[in-house]
Amino acid sequence: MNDHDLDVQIVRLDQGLPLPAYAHPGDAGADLRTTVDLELGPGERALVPTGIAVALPPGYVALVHPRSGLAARHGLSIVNTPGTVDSGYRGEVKVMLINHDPRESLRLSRGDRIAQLVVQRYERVRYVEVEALPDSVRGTGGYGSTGGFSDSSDRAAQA
Ligand SMILES: O=c1ccn([C@H]2C[C@H](O)[C@@H](COP(=O)(O)OP(=O)(O)OP(=O)(O)O)O2)c(=O)[nH]1
Ligand SMILES: [Mg+2]
Repeated sequence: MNDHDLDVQIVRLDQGLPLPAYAHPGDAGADLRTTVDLELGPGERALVPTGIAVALPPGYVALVHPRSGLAARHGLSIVNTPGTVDSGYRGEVKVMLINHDPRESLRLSRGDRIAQLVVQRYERVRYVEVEALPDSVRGTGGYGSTGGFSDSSDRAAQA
């Protein structure tokens, strides 16, 4: 297996930090680091610089995903998850972190890995307007139409 499938041009706006890197073979996300020290109080959010700018080839997008360990241990996530980095964007990639913990402040230090970047192909579509959509098995059912957890309120909803 190749250790990569695509070359993506990158500029390090902060030469003191390494390039984004995959922690293991087979990982989908390459970790992004904060260039700054910061403290997030309970419920607080901040737009955090990563010190990189990329030029994705046409037809590719980079998605900024949270790291699950930080989410599980500290309630750290991303407000707009997943963030969308367009192929035409040449500015610094930033991460809109949020501390969901109701009590604890979270201190992050320059160089800490705060998020992960997943590069994917996407389809650019043409929206073709029609009078009515074709039938499907699901139809218009959504928003829990198949039920949820097996608690009493859900059983009531299914009845
Ligand atoms: O987590 C993110 C999300 C976005 N961006 C950058 C790259 C992206 O191409 C640009 C615009 O993002 P988006 O389209 O999500 O934001 P918008 O509010 O619609 O801004 P715009 O009007 O500039 O499109 O901001 C990031 O660096 N990190
Ligand atoms: Mg936009």
